[in-house]
Amino acid sequence: MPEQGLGTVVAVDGPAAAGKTTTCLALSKSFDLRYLESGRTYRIIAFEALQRDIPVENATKVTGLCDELITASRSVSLLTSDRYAQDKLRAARVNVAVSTVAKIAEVRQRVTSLIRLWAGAQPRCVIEGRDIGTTIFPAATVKFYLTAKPEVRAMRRVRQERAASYEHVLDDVVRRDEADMSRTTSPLVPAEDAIRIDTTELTVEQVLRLMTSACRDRGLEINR
Ligand SMILES: Nc1ncnc2c1ncn2[C@@H]1O[C@H](COP(=O)(O)OP(=O)(O)O)[C@@H](O)[C@H]1O
Ligand SMILES: Nc1ccn([C@@H]2O[C@H](COP(=O)(O)OP(=O)(O)O)[C@@H](O)[C@H]2O)c(=O)n1
Repeated sequence: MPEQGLGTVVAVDGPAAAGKTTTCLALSKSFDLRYLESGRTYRIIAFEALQRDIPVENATKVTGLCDELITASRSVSLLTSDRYAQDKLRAARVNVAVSTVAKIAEVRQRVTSLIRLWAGAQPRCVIEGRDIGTTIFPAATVKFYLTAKPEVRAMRRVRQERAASYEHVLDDVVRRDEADMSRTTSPLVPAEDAIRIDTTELTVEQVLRLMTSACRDRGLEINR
């Protein structure tokens, strides 16, 4: 699907716990942008596969499930459905399954279409994910690639989710990094023209200052 006619799109990609959601929510307020967390949809598909005992490695079955979920959620898009509680989508078993589901090219194709459709209906939006600036919107208005050392990201997630085991969380972060970066379809890599920010040693405020300034440089207006 072409990107023509698209309004402002801010693309924020990067690995787990790099600070995407936190900064996207803040940018969404500052610049009056509609916000989309694309990872949530991959999590919903993985969650439903687990619920129905569908093996997540089975591309045909998972793609069929994906089609079924899209058909069933015609009035409320699978992207924005609030039917799924956050704690269910962020359970350890979903963390394990999600990167396998996200490797399936046919699933990515469908989620990509949903995201493009959604964005086409917004005047301005900020979208976080793994392939927003590379595959979904290569002509996004501004692209960011946030990252940080895995140990720092794992520690942030432990604090955020009050998770008991740092080792467990670090394992999950490293495993998902590896799976997301090495897959054939739309791997997690910075877009060539993305603004890369290593947040390891930066506070949220410092990261936001950099991002805000880049957005203003690209013509986005602060919401007063
Ligand atoms: N630069 C930062 N310094 C310290 N903590 C941060 C920073 N950025 C994000 N966090 C915290 O780390 C956790 C994960 O951030 P989040 O925005 O959910 O990451 P992502 O969306 O990339 O997975 C949150 O609790 C958030 O408050
Ligand atoms: N645009 C996207 C978004 C997420 N994903 C997949 O979905 C998983 C969960 O994404 P998420 O954004 O909810 O994960 P966190 O960064 O919040 O931990 C990722 O590890 C990827 O495997 C993807 O492949 N492409």
